[in-house]
Amino acid sequence: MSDLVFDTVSVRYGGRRGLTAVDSVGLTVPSGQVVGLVGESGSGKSTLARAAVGLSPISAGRVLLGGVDVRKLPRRPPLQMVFQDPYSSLDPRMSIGESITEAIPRGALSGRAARRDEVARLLELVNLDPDRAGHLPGQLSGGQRQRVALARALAGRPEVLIADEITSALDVSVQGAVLNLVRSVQRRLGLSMLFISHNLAVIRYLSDIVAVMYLGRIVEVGPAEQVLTDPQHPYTRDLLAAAPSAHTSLLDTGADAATADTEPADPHHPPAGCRYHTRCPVGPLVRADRGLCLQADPTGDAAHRRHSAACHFSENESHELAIPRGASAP
Ligand SMILES: Nc1ncnc2c1ncn2[C@@H]1O[C@H](COP(=O)(O)OP(=O)(O)OP(=O)(O)O)[C@@H](O)[C@H]1O
Repeated sequence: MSDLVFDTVSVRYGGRRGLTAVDSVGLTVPSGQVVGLVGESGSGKSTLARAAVGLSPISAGRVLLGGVDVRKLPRRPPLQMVFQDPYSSLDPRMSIGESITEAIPRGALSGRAARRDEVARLLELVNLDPDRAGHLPGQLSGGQRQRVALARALAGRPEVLIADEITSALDVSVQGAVLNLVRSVQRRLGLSMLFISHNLAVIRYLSDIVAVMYLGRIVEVGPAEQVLTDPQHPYTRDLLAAAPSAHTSLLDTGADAATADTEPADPHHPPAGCRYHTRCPVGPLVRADRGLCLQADPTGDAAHRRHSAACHFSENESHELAIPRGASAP
């Protein structure tokens, strides 16, 4: 098992008038751990995840698994991704057994009986009755389909699982069961996982490490409890403040990664200096130094520290001025 490392990865869409959806991101998913990636819609979470599996174009940097560039790995790389929508991720004309069989690497098992046993093992792993192998996706509920999508991903015997909003399209009543399943499978198989969600309660439930993304950058990263109970970046604080139920509820309501009363910045024209300065409540409190926020990019090497925030005034940055606790704009 090996670490998954995003090494200053950038992804650019479109030509001259395009946008940089992921901008020089450094992030490590340590072997066997869950990194929860949170941030509002459009911050680049999916784009970053998709870069790891070759679904979004890496324009600079590298994604490494065990030190090897994932683009140089064999055809079926040991990274597998599960997507948000279990309705479109399965072929409606194929039985779920056929769908899972198709995902078993060629040459891994010879003979029909061995493949059928493997399908049964995978279905049991995701708590589905192996007798369901002959069913079509249309005969299953959304939660069951997402279990099949997970079984398909596990058929590749991955080291790393990437989960992109895997419960947000599901009925609230089954979200908890799917999350429990993912967590127990991750632990049982010792998988590394990059788990994307806009729901802070879900992130808290699953993650060992939390990374917060804003406008294509990781602005804060660290051990989950530290980031969620002692956030250093004003954006993380704003997210947590806007989601008071994040501590209590796993339900997909009220805990979304969106901050109150502010317009997201335009990713086509990211602000100079600190990208959060247009929305940041801290800048006005430290007016004398605000020029720094407007001019200097605090991202630097923040992502490489244990708990770090890309803010000129956070305690884990090298600057001396700390943000007053609970500070907000006057
Ligand atoms: N294929 C694409 N072509 C052009 N722009 C894209 C493409 N995919 C995403 N984008 C843009 O890149 C930015 C990041 O999008 P991305 O989907 O990665 O964000 P996200 O944080 O995952 O958001 P969401 O939670 O809504 O999925 C957005 O501005 C989006 O409009």
